[in-house]
Amino acid sequence: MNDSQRERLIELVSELAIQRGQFTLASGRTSSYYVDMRQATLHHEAGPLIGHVMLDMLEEAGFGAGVAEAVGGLTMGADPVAAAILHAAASRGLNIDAFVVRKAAKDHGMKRQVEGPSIEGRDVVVLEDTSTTGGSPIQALEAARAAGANVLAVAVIVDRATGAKEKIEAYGVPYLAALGLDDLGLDPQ
Ligand SMILES: O=P(O)(O)OC[C@H]1O[C@H](OP(=O)(O)OP(=O)(O)O)[C@H](O)[C@@H]1O
Ligand SMILES: O=C(O)c1cc(=O)[nH]c(=O)[nH]1
Repeated sequence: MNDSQRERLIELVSELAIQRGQFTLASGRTSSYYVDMRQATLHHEAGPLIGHVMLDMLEEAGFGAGVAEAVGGLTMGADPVAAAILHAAASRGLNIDAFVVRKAAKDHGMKRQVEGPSIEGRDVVVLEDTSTTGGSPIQALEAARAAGANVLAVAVIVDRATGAKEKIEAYGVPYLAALGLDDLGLDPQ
């Protein structure tokens, strides 16, 4: 892992994404802060940095290019993360495809739930921008498995330390997070 890139990502996520206030989360829980990760994943500096930090983390965990063949997750939080990793890998001369899991299969055309180059029979990593209960990455993991993929791991940028790790590990895959609440000066909620 390139420590200076990770440190810069912490600065950018703190500056761009952390919002204080009263928020309702995807799970229905409430929280006094929100990690608005799209402010980082779609930012000109933070977006590309996320690709490199996430790719470094996957490589260190043994799921880099040559092992993981594709990365992706539930639209839309995971989408820019997957694209950033694809581009970070390409910039290093490595091949990683991306995929997008729709919240429901399309009812026309190819009627797919998982878009992108086929993941059937391939080793993939499921992504998320941030995770609270793990519900979204689990939905993506189940859809990827239903599409015939072998899910190697779930990897998120920010883990909110509220149970996602345990729930995902119960599916028999490791859970990796590039940043934790300590990095961002937040308490679990
Ligand atoms: O770990 P969880 O409890 O699933 O919560 C985290 C989810 O919440 C956010 O997306 P959101 O549900 O707001 O939807 P969106 O991607 O469609 O904007 C985030 O991108 C994760 O997908
Ligand atoms: O749990 C969520 O819905 C959630 C939390 C958070 O900090 N950021 C986000 O995009 N979603």
